[in-house]
Amino acid sequence: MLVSDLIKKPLVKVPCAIIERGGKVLAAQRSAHGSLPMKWEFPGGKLEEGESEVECLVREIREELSVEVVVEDRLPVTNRDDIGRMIQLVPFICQLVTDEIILTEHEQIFWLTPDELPALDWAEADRDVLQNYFEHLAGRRIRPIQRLNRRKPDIFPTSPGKIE
Ligand SMILES: Nc1nc2c([nH]c(=O)n2[C@H]2C[C@H](O)[C@@H](COP(=O)(O)OP(=O)(O)OP(=O)(O)O)O2)c(=O)[nH]1
Repeated sequence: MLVSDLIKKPLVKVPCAIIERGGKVLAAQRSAHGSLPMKWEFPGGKLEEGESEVECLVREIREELSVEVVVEDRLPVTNRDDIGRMIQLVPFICQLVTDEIILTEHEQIFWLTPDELPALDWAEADRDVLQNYFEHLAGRRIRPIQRLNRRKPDIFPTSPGKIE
């Protein structure tokens, strides 16, 4: 066991938003100042005391982008070992409720198709978020096929014995 495994670092939860619009996704570039300068991320921020993850996300998006979002699916969390803390990203797929984005913290935003997303220089923990998002999208495409499959018993004989 490594010494680092024995030292329990505080866990910092960071809800973040995968905002979808018309088949595109919002990617945000962090500012040149502060941590992870100019890296790309999903907007969001640290959970404050007494807040739920969703409340935090809605607040952060309001503060950073000046828009309202509704939260849909929650994707698996990803962890980043940072100096003195563990950053845990909690990604949520969101839709915009209001339109006009005004940036208060980020350098710039891009609306990109899922295929275009990997080309950006993402913060390290976001690579896993992207992977989980792609798996989620693949699941969305498979679901209609699964629904079709469930209708098979209507077409074929109900008793397995009759098939032979
Ligand atoms: N919002 C957001 N933060 C991310 C992502 N990926 C990632 O590693 N982070 C890190 C950057 C920050 O260290 C932390 C989020 O904190 P924050 O949004 O309050 O940013 P901050 O610059 O004030 O944080 P700090 O590192 O200076 O404490 O999580 C992401 O996709 N979205």
